[in-house]
Amino acid sequence: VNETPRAGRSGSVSSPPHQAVDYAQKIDVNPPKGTRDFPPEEMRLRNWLFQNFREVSQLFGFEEVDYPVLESEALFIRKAGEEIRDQLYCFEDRGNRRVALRPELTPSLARLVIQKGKSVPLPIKWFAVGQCWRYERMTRGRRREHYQWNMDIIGVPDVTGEAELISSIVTFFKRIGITSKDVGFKISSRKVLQEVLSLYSVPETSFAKACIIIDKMGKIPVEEIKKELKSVELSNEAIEDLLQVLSMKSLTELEEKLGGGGEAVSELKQLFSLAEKFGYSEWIQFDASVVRGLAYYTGIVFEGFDREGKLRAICGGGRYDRLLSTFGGDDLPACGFGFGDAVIIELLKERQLLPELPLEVENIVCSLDPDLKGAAARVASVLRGKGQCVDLVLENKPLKWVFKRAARINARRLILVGSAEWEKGMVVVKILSTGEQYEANVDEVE
Ligand SMILES: Nc1ccc(Br)nc1
Repeated sequence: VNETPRAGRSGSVSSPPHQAVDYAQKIDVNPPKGTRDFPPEEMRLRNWLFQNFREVSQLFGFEEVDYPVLESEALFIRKAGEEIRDQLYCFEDRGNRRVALRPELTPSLARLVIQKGKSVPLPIKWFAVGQCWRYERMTRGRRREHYQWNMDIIGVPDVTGEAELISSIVTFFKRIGITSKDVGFKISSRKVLQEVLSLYSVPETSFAKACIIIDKMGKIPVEEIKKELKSVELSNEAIEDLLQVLSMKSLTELEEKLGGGGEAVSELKQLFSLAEKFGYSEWIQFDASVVRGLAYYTGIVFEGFDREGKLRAICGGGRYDRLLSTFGGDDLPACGFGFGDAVIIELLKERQLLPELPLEVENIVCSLDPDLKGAAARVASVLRGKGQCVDLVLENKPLKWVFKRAARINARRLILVGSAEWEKGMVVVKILSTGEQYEANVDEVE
């Protein structure tokens, strides 16, 4: 018998010359470290989440875009000491090009906006849901990929842009059952830091670095924060003043410190006033300690947080009016946010708000006679032609097996193709929830 012998536990086997097969060792069937598979149940939850991202984005009039997961490394090389840079998933390709798996979507958006130039009218309102990567030592056991929902507005200099973006996130939270009792937004502005540092002779190049250091507040000891701020040329006096301002939780207090004439206070006041008009005031609070960990923010910054304080930031964003010029383009006012697919699922689990998303197939069709497989295929095609979802039993299976599968796929109806009925052009329809059964012409099964 010319049957290919099956390999033993290891190594290759002798096989007929025309079947020179190399039986490799059993591969690791798990996905690469830090990455996830999405089997059907997880994929239904992911699709549900992304569908909500997309529906909210479209509700706000945004257009969907996407970019390559692989970008030139140059897009992400910033020298402000960001974690996102330290964990860049970068390599040299076979053409000796330095490339990277995108760690975020905003630089790609900036690249496309520059590429499109004046061919795209302003304001640009784009959204994307894309996989982003980081290469982190697995000792911390954290994931190396996640999907991020981004919404960005290009060409609007006023804080109405930020107010609109926060409104879209609040709309998303409400759609999935999250309330302002579960989640809030901490809001501040990088201009707060700028106006404090402007009281001291701090080099312009220190600003972004100082923001990245301050973003580590609460994650590393304050003495370490002070040491790192000194390393970017902040005086002890500037540092003490800065830390005192960063502890502020009221705009009134901030105004007493900075005066009411600066942009930081006036923009924040405008944003809180707009929030009142949008109807989401109870979702937001001023918190001067929010700076976010991306170097390119220049104004308002915000982050969504879980009020129980158990989870990491749910989302974050802000204004980045100077990003395009870092890529050689003409600057345009811009604001946007990123919303990851992991923390939100943890929050929904915490709040028992995960949706029930069972597999649901309307019909299961099976032939009672091996000679009627063709007839069963025809019945399936007729139903599918009417937009009916059909699971067609493709092999000769006992009815017990068919009923078991029907239960597993939550089929509402079992369509049986039997010879006696088929001779009359009929099929048997069984409503599985009630057991009710009737004959019907296949063209009349609705
Ligand atoms: N930037 C970034 C990428 C991937 C993951 Br997981 N977290 C953050």
